[in-house]
Amino acid sequence: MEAFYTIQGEGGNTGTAAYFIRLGGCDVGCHWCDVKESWDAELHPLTPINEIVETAKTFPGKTVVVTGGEPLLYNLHPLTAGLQDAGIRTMIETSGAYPLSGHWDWVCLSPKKFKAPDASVYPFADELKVIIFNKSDFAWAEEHAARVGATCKLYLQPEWSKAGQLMPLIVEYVKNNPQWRVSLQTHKYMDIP
Ligand SMILES: C[S@@+](CC[C@H](N)C(=O)[O-])C[C@H]1O[C@@H](n2cnc3c(N)ncnc32)[C@H](O)[C@@H]1O
Ligand SMILES: Nc1nc2[nH]cc(C(=O)O)c2c(=O)[nH]1
Ligand code: SF4
Ligand SMILES: [Mg+2]
Repeated sequence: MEAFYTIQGEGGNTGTAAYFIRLGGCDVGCHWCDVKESWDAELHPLTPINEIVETAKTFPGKTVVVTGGEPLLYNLHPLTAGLQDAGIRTMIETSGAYPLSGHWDWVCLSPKKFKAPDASVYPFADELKVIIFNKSDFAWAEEHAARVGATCKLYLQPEWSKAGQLMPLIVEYVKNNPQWRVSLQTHKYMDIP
């Protein structure tokens, strides 16, 4: 759908330069999704993998973040093989709604109520990033935290349009449950893509 070299704004790699590749197509249907224009894959022409890899090689930051849309709608093995052959670190942002494909240096799993993660994805998560939209989402976050591996980092991220209201709740929750960390969509404050 689009690709852009920017700063990772969210989660455990916040603040680091990366080339983002946003794949079109998602059937999860989060009502608060901040990139609904990605949902219909047919609106977005395909780009050959070798072109993606060649462009990724031109940036000083040798990290690619594959996002979407829901990237796991596709077999991502050919893309990650091409990127890793070129010495580029591979990271993915996914709802986990479909089994993992490809080889990843970092997996961000962001589970959704609207289409639960496939059970096979949890062990691969390097970070679990739960979007908090209302109070009941803290208990829901714990259900997913119980399913990831022991070294997986745990993040609570406010839904953007409700961040003002939710921040005090998230702050108190993390103070009382310090295994969790706060994640903010810092790129939106920086006014970058
Ligand atoms: C647009 S999604 C694309 C990747 C994948 N479909 C997913 O949901 O993980 C990228 C990240 O943005 C988060 N996100 C989307 N809309 C958001 C919103 N309104 N507020 C906060 N985070 C949001 C998602 O939870 C996910 O972690
Ligand atoms: N800067 C920046 N960081 C991000 N981290 C995850 C994003 C995404 O949409 O997947 C994203 C994004 O769209 N921009
Ligand atoms: S899974 Fe990701 S891309 Fe799909 S609707 Fe939800 S936030 Fe948007
Ligand atoms: Mg985004």
